[in-house]
Amino acid sequence: MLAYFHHSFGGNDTNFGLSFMTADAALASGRSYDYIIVGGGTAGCPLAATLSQHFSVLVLERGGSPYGNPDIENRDRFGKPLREADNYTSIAQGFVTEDGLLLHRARVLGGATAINAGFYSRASLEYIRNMGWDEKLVNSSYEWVEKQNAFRPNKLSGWASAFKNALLQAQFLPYNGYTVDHVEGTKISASTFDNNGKRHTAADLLQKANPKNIVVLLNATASRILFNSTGGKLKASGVEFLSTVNGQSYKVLLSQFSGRSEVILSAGSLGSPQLLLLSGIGPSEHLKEFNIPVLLNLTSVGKDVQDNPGTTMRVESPIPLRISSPQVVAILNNSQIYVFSGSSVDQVPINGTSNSTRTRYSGSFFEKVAFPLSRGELRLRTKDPRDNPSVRYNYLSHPLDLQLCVQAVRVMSKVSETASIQQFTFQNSSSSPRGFRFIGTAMPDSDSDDKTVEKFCHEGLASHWHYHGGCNVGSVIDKSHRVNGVNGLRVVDCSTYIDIPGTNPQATTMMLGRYTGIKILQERLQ
Ligand SMILES: Cc1cc2nc3c(=O)[nH]c(=O)nc-3n(C[C@H](O)[C@H](O)[C@H](O)COP(=O)(O)OP(=O)(O)OC[C@H]3O[C@@H](n4cnc5c(N)ncnc54)[C@H](O)[C@@H]3O)c2cc1C
Repeated sequence: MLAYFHHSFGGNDTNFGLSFMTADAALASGRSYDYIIVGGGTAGCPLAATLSQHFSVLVLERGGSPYGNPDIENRDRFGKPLREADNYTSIAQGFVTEDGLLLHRARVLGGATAINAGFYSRASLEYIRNMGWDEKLVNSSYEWVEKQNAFRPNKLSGWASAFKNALLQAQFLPYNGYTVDHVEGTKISASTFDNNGKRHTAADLLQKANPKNIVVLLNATASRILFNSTGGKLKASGVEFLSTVNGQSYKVLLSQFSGRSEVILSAGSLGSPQLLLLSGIGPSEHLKEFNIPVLLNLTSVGKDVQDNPGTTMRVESPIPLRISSPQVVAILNNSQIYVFSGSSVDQVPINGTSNSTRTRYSGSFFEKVAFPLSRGELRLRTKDPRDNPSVRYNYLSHPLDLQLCVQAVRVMSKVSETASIQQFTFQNSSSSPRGFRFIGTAMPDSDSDDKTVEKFCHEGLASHWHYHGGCNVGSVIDKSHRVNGVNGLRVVDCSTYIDIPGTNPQATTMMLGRYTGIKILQERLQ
């Protein structure tokens, strides 16, 4: 049932063409909606834009707008928001896993696409088939995203070009040239940075929304899903949220007209399971620890979270390099290992004093174990929705993950020994193993024994921020992304993945937002 409404928040310069974006909670909360989407991130924005074509949509986003902020929009500032993360207000929110690794999550419209490295690559056909997704709709959904947000690099950076040549010299073949498809071998992929270095976030997909049918409320942190019970089954009826503009709490309700309105969680792999737990859906013993009334004992919420382990080789370059995001990837060992590259420029103190600095150019490779078997758990730490939950990923605890990490490090060693990468060594440098000036832990040689490489995997453990799970398909949600045992509630984001799609998740996560939106429209309009 269509429920059009008209509003105007003023089409001024501050909302960058998104006339429906506001931070005025009072304005947004006095209405009911066909869909309330929690989280205006990678999945939430395309989902909202799609549903708004026929239904009224409210997006609750805890962060602010990405527009007009050079730290977000400019590729050369990549990493700055991560360094400036604080607890409650910054664009990125840091969290330390129980394993001891510092990671980040987004707190801004556009979600992680506003702070990530921009690498854009689709999922494999095998992945799409395993998920039981409609291949034709998957393709058209990718295309919908790519028209707006994916750019073919017109030139590789100096380091990316050397990395690509090194992969070919080391026989990581075939060379597939430029493609967004997931293909074994070496390829150049797309980026969400355009060729002027400007970032395009998932928020740009909101330009395709029906402005008469959508409200995007910023600085609104959902604290609880509201429910009523019909025929003994829970049904989502709205959302309670906290406006971080004025510190007040508000409620927004679903339209009761058709009985088919829904709350959809797209708050990410930390945010969505956290919100289910805060709302009383999760393992009862855990909820009782926090005196949260148990509405549904869904034991799998927060279980089987994962993050892909990896390591990095980072070296100082004797040749000036520019800051570059990943452009090239090697997809190896039947898609079990991926290797990327990136380069950066920073100022470092001379002789340990901060008074004088020098410019340091560095290049890096990083490997990723694609399908780790180690799994962990997400639990509440506090009842404050602004706080991070606690997460443990148990990196490398499964022996096969460690074996794959060893293989991946050996790939990086092989690449580092090619003529193409040897040009980045320093001559006559006694402190530099094999002529490289390593930044961080020195990577082992390709002839190092397994124990040495295993030690490097543990000591040099790094994340690509591809953490996922917590609302896994099959246990927390069904294949249509509906939460098991609840009516009118779905989850659509990285918390639903059992494995990360493709080399990196953002392409498929934006696609999934569009795809699920179309599926919901098809169900309701038929
Ligand atoms: C630093 C970094 C680099 C990365 N590099 C790449 C890369 O190069 N390529 C790639 O493909 N992937 C990359 N990734 C991973 C990828 O960006 C993420 O996996 C993916 O974008 C997550 O999508 P999502 O929709 O699950 O969550 P998000 O995009 O994080 O969206 C969740 C949204 O929900 C909001 N939210 C959370 N809780 C609440 C609440 N209670 N109320 C209201 N709003 C809430 C958040 O503010 C956020 O906007 C990177 C990630 C990071 C952090």
